[in-house]
Amino acid sequence: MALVSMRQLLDHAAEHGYGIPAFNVNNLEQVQAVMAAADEVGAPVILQASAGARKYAGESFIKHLIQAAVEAYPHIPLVMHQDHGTSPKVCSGAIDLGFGSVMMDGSLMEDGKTPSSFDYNVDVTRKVVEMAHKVGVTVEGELGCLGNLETGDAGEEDGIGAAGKLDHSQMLTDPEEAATFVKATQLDALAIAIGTSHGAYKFSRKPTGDILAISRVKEIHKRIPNTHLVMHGSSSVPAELLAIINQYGGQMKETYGVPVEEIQEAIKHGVRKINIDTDIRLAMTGAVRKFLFENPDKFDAREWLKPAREAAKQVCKARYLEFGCEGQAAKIKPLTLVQVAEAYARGELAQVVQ
Ligand SMILES: O=C(CO)COP(=O)(O)O
Ligand SMILES: O=C[C@H](O)COP(=O)(O)O
Ligand SMILES: [Zn+2]
Ligand SMILES: [Zn+2]
Repeated sequence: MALVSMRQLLDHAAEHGYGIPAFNVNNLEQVQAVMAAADEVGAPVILQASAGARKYAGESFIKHLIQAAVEAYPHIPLVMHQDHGTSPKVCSGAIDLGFGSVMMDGSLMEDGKTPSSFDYNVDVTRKVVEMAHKVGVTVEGELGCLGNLETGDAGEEDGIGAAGKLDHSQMLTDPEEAATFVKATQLDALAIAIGTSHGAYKFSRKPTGDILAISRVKEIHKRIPNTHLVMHGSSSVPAELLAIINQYGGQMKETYGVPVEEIQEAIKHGVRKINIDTDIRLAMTGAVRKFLFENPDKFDAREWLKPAREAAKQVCKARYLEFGCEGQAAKIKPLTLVQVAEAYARGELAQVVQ
């Protein structure tokens, strides 16, 4: 099975009422972990690479790691998605590299820090949609800035996100604006701001509705019922992973992520893609710390990468099961990107705005 269209996977998830975790990958072990987990439960796969990942591994390595995954698991429908593109140029570069899906994050200016205007966002996103849909590539956009509703701090932790303080209205996607945005851009998937942020330090307490606005998801979904909603910053930051890190010499402060049950609720209301990076980082770091602490004489990198890969796999497998992906891979009959491009051209994949 070749790389498939993200639109096709998300349409399938919508039709069958489940959500797909999109895991950030940077290296061999992370790709292997996601694929092994998906294989065990029969899940479709979204692998995503940030600009940071492309820089870390190098574009050729990212491209060929993902192609290796396709070759090793020919029965799993797989999407290669570019996370947080900061300009149409970055998106066209990713399309040239073979990505089947791109995110044009026009909620921020090209510096990835300064909140942009609505009109700027519409303009860059529409440009990317025009270029991507011609070749069957899916487009995710973003409206609203990720950030912490408790403090008003913008989400700058991962190098992507606004810097400084934001007001409440910038940090919650407005349903009315979402409808206008979708109508004007005709994108496939929309990342929304509802109080999540990137990285490990999302909430200082278990989040309730005042700091994680799942109710917004429902309001937005009502207006744009067939646009797939995307939740960024959706690691759950499990306490047991923090405990392992701290038990073996780490110094992570108390923190809370997005509870899995809140994501499950959001999936009932149109969230189809759930971005997860931090949980994999935590799992791998804990496993490496533990292994090296318990085996101070070992120095073969494979020996400590193995438990790290296994720990990442367990996180991925749990999310596939929790989000309802089990057994879905086999039900998907993949279309080529050319077929998807034809469907866009015929207007069959146009967005409905209520
Ligand atoms: O949104 C993300 C990548 O785009 C990752 O979010 P986390 O930091 O919560 O894993
Ligand atoms: O968008 C945020 C992801 O967690 C990627 O992080 P990164 O930019 O450090 O690769
Ligand atoms: Zn953004
Ligand atoms: Zn993100």
